[in-house]
Amino acid sequence: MLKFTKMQGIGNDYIYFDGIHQNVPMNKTFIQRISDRHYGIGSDGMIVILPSSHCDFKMRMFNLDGSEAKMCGNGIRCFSKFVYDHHLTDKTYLEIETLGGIKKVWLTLDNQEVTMVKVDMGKPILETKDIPCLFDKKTMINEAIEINGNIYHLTSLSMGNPHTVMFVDNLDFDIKKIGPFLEKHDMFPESVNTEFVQVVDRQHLKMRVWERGSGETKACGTGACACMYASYLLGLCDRDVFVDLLGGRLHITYEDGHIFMEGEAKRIFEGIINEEDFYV
Ligand SMILES: N[C@H](CCC[C@H](N)C(=O)O)C(=O)O
Repeated sequence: MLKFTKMQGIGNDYIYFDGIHQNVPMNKTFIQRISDRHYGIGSDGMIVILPSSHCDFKMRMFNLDGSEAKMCGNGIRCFSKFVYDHHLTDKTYLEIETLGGIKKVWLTLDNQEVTMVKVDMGKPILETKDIPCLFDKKTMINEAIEINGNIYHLTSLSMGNPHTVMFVDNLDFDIKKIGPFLEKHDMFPESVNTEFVQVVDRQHLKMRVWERGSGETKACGTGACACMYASYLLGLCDRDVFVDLLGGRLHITYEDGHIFMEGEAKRIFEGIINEEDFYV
C-alpha cells in the first residue's frame, strides 16, 4: 500500500509520495495510470519526496506522460508544504535538491499551516545550446520562426527546464494548434514548454501554457518565470510583477540575476492506494 497526498499550486495538481518512508515506483506505466483523470487519481503528474546527501530533501518530478522534468515551480512549493505538514522537518527555510540544481525555499506559516512559499528559481539560462534549442544564434530572443507556414516570434530560455515564450494580444485562442507542434519540434531536442503571454502593464502579465509531457495545465511556475524574464528582456515589464495564470496568481521578481517566485501551496486530500491496482 502507498500513502499519497494530492496537492495543487494555483491549479497545477500533482500526486505527492513520501519516498523516504515508502518505496515509490517511478516507472512510466505507474505514473501514467495514477495521473489519468478517469482511470487513476488524476493529476498533471507525480512528485516524490526523497532524501538528499547534501540538501534537506530531494525532489523528483514526473509529467503525466511519465517523462521526468528537472524542475517544477508549482510543484516545489507544494513539496515544501508537504515536508512541513508531514513533520519531516520543522524548518521554514529549506534547500531542495532537484535535477535542475539546488533551490532555496522560504515557507510562510499561518497558524502553523504553510500558506505561501517563496522560491529562488535561480538564474534564467539564455544560451540556445543550454536550453537546449537548435538555432543558428547564441540566443533566441524575439526571433521570427516559421512553423507550419506561420511566423511566430519566440523567446526561448531554460529555468532548469526548457521554455519558449510567445507574446499575444489576447489569450482567447486554441493553443492546441501551436503547443503540440512546438512540443514535438526538432528545434527543441528535449522538447519544450510553450508559454503564451499577454502584457497587461509593466507590473502585470497574463499567460497560458502548453506543458511538455502534460499538455495545457492551469499553471506553470517555471513557465511564469520564463514569461516574466522574456518580458523583462524585451523591456515590456519591470523587475517585480504579478503573473495571472488560468489557476491563479504568482508574484515573480528578478533580483541580483536570480528569479524569485512566490505563491500558494494547497493540500486537496490524502489517500492510500494498492500499487497492484495500477498495473492491471
Ligand atoms: N508545471 C511545472 C513545470 C513542469 C515542467 C514540465 N512540463 C517539463 O518541463 O517537462 C511548473 O510549475 O514549473
